[in-house]
Amino acid sequence: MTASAPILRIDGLCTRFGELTVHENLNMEVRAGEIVALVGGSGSGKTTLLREVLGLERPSAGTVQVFGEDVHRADAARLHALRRRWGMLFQHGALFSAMSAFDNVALPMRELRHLPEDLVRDAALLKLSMVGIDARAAQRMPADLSGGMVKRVALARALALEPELLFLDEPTAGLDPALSDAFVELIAGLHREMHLTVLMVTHDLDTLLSLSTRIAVLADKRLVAFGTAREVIRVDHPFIREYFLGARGRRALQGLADIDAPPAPGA
Ligand SMILES: Nc1ncnc2c1ncn2[C@@H]1O[C@H](COP(=O)(O)OP(=O)(O)OP(=O)(O)O)[C@@H](O)[C@H]1O
Repeated sequence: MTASAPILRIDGLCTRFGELTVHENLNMEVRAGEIVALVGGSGSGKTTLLREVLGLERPSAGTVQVFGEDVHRADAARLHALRRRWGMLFQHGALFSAMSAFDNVALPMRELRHLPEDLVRDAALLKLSMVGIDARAAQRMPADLSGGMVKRVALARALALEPELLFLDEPTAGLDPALSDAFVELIAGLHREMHLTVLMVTHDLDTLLSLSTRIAVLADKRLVAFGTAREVIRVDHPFIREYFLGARGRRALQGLADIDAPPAPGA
């Protein structure tokens, strides 16, 4: 793979569930170091796309390449090798409830890296400290942690194997505004420090605008816009008008000084 090759490349992707077509000839590329936010209406196929990228679901047609490897044609050993290079923060069911925070983070290291236990301990505590969880809190069970702490432990677990690529599904869902801002800051800091490439699904406008380097808008079964916030809001599409240029969108966009939103529809 050359240095300029995309980290993630989707070509001609089609997804059908019986009569329902979710994606039709969808194309997308994510380059190294980007934070790409995938947005779209409810049921537009964001989660399904993420599952196809992760190899958890097979598209009806088209290809998904991650690090130059075709996810759906890779054999078990190659898929295993790929999975060591990415981390995933799921929206729900983030932690195993019967394990302490520490053991949740240590699990992928024990399963996929087979490291000596003292190294696992140091590495897991380091990842936890990066997300602001100290050694004492690390011994707690998930039920004894706040919602924000659970998210941070889940993020530490996603980072356990030092991934080059991080997938986030609704990273700030369920967090109050202050915790959500703190979590966005945390991800931005980790992105800088670890040179991560990030693909996230989010509904949250503030998260999207403050974190992403490019925004992919999924509508009409394909990406109707893919670019910076400034580029995306200039695309004339009903979903974009409603999402970015409604009252909430305009408030969020005001936070970004360098963006001049086009006039509101009917203004
Ligand atoms: N395994 C499946 N079998 C049949 N239909 C499915 C399956 N998975 C998803 N769908 C349908 O595909 C469409 C896209 O679903 P998906 O969950 O990917 O949307 P989404 O954009 O993530 O939505 P939301 O924002 O509401 O989570 C929906 O109509 C959903 O009902």
